[in-house]
Amino acid sequence: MTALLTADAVSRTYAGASAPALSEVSFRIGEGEVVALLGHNGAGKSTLFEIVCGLQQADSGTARRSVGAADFGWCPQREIIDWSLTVRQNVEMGLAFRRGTLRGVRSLAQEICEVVGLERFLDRQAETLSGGELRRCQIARAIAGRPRLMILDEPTTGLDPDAVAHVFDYLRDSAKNGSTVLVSTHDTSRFADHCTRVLALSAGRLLADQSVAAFLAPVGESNDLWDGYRHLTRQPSTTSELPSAEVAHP
Ligand SMILES: Nc1ncnc2c1ncn2[C@@H]1O[C@H](COP(=O)(O)OP(=O)(O)OP(=O)(O)O)[C@@H](O)[C@H]1O
Repeated sequence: MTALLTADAVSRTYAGASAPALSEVSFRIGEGEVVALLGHNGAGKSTLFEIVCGLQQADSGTARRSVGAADFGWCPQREIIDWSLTVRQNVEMGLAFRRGTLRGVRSLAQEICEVVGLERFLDRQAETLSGGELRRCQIARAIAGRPRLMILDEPTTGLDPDAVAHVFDYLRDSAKNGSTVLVSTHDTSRFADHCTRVLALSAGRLLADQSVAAFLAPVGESNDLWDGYRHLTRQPSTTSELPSAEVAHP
């Protein structure tokens, strides 16, 4: 497997914090995978994303991306938007590093705005958008043109159910075309059908790295990843104490 994203024993403790935000987190994510990152509020998901995206440094351990800016789309949890620009201009900025002609960029921006339901807002200034429309604009900026690696921190928060379905379908289709996707989401019942693998964080520790089927196996008929997470976090709290789990990519 060609790893696009690798974390080796990544640890991070914020100044003044009584406990680490991340403890020795390791995984490898390969081409074409769609990986869900699950965790309670404060489990360390955004910290992990920021380290793998290069926004902050680990105290120890290493995180590596093997794709450059041209092939990488990132949607942080907090807003990154240029308020004075239109929707179209914001989305085109996300494509600015990518290869291609101006006409190509135009049509990719148009295409993704149709996917996320922003086609009517292409020429609206970002500051006039509603909260959900703004979130769509941010997602569009990260996933336009199906970059080889997409890292999305709670991309669907605040979206209506139709928009969530369109975004998840687009991610799954992108993976079929070879893109790799890492997503944290609280839309855990819908995302089970769209991802291939689950990373579960609790209090900064990686408790599971499993296929979706293995992760959901203990919870019977449920198709909600959160049921699997709830089951897992009721178990002993260190990886070595866990019953032997199917690890998708040891
Ligand atoms: N800049 C910071 N300074 C100090 N502590 C921080 C900082 N950022 C995050 N933390 C703490 O680190 C822990 C992990 O936070 P993080 O934002 O990574 O969690 P999360 O899983 O993304 O949570 P959520 O689901 O609420 O977004 C939390 O206890 C949080 O309070």
